[in-house]
Amino acid sequence: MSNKINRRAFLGMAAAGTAGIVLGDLMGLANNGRASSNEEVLKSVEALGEDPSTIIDFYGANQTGIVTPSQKFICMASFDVTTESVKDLQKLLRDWSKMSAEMMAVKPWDGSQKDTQFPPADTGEQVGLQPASLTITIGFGSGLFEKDGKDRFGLASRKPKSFTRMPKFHGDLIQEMATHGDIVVQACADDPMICFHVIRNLAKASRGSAHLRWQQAGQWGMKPGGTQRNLFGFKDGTNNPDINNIAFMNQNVWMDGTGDEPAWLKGGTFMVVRRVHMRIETWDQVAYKEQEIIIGRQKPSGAPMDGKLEFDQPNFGADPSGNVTAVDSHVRLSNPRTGEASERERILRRGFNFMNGLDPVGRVDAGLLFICFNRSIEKQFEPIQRRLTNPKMPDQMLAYTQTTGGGYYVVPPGAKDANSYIGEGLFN
Ligand SMILES: C=CC1=C(C)c2cc3[nH]c(cc4nc(cc5[nH]c(cc1n2)c(C)c5CCC(=O)O)C(CCC(=O)O)=C4C)c(C)c3C=C
Ligand SMILES: [Fe+2]
Repeated sequence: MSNKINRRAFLGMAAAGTAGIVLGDLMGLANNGRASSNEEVLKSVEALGEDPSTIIDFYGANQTGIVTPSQKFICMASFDVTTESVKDLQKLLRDWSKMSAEMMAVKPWDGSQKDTQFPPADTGEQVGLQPASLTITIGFGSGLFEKDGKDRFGLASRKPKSFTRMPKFHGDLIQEMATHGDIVVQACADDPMICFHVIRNLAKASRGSAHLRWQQAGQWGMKPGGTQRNLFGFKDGTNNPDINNIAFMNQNVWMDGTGDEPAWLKGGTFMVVRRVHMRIETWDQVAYKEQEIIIGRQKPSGAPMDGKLEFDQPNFGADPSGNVTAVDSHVRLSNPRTGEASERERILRRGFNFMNGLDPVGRVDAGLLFICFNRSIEKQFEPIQRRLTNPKMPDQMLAYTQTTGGGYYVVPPGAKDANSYIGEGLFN
């Protein structure tokens, strides 16, 4: 990807004698003892399967963390804006954009500060760590445009027409304080400390203008390649659209700012977050065969029920009664494969497993932080979600899951350079 600089590219640039700002930062990494030798870096790259020195550029037409290959860790947080001043809101977004660009570039810093009469400028837990492909994605909830019928910041006319708060779907047990929020921040990296550091520092900088409403960390295993597994033990992401298929991303993910799409959202998208609790104690008592029927895929390979290999495509048309793949299995309901109609609906999933310890009555509090990006929530996510939660024939998996939080967010385009910021188009 063009906004990605990794060690191999860095070594190439160094050989060619081209020292840009990112290159300077990478040399800083080496100077600060983060990478004592190339061999050491390459060894850790091999162990993790990822290059820990990878820096992703914050600036560009689209925000990062959407079509970026998924990192291993996430920390997601949602904020309520507490200020009533539009100037404060603009300052917050400007400050957060500048900080995000700097955190993603991991400006070399040794943790020292000249004026010790003030709290540390940066909390410091990232000192000595690698950039780990950090991406930061910022989105807005509908409450930023209008809350309780009030046009708080004069932005109501900027709200995309169909954009609402996430409704309650059949089976949801929504915890208000784990749902919605005016601004969401998604920090993803191959190091969990790097993700937490982002949210902590943005929260610190938001004092007086916004406060944290909810926060959720998540992760995948350290598998070097291939499809990851969710906490039901199934491969998750197999039939995701290809992020390198630009034409498809332009059709299903990115807005072009025409028609019903406001011009300020050209290069933006919508993000849906569902914090889905998984009843894993109950699931773990379900027979192996039954688990495959519920999901509609084979457990070891991830292949469809009528296929052999993971990426074989199922043929539901040849199985109208669902003898091979149950008609109420998760995959058959989420994509009934009705040709062009289901192609137009396809969403880009980018979720993570989460493990929060035990709930107050001793059950494992774990699940999937389901995240998806789509150009239209109304025409893509919602029809899929409604099929999965249709009370007349719900997804069989619904008996083992319960959504407790999340939200709908609109993700503005990227900031083009250091003079612009995320969400700037809202105020023009
Ligand atoms: C409304 C959207 C979806 C929610 C919510 C959701 C939750 C959820 N999914 C799994 C596990 C799997 N999902 C798989 C495929 C899949 N899921 C959705 C949508 C939602 N899932 C879609 C659109 C698809 C792709 C269907 C297709 O095109 O074939 C799979 C199969 C492998 C894969 O393709 O990823 C699994 C497994 C869990 C555990 C979960 C909530 C806890
Ligand atoms: Fe799914």
